[in-house]
Amino acid sequence: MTDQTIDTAASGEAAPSGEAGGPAAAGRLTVPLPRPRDLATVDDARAAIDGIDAALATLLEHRAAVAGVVQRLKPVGGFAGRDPDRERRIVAAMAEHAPSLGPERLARIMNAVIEAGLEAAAAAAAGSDDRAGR
Ligand SMILES: C=C(O[C@@H]1C=C(C(=O)O)C=C[C@H]1O)C(=O)O
Repeated sequence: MTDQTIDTAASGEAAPSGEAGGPAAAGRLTVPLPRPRDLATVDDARAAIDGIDAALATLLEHRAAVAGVVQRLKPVGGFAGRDPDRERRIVAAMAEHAPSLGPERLARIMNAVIEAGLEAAAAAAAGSDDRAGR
């Protein structure tokens, strides 16, 4: 098993939720990355998935917060200021790290991620507590 440390401080702010300082604090996220071939049972594989999903949720929450900053800083934020070229570049860069998913599947995933972030930013701007279905 290897650990990968993601330095969230490098991108400005935020941290794993549940840690001191909350999601707005700077921090690092250390993610256990077991090799798939080392997982021999369903329970082991599901435990690995649960750990990955917890990290993924933390990253998604932090990504949404950072994307919300962009919405406030851009001349035209929100869905009206959507930037398809930027989104394509994001997917192309991510595809380098996800060869088995590839750009088409990643584009579908990132479209959902980006839209959820824009919805959350709009809800926050409206002072609403209704964050994407909660
Ligand atoms: C965050 C931005 O606004 C929108 C959201 C994006 C995202 O969540 O990554 C990317 C492009 C825009 O559609 C931006 O323009 O960078």
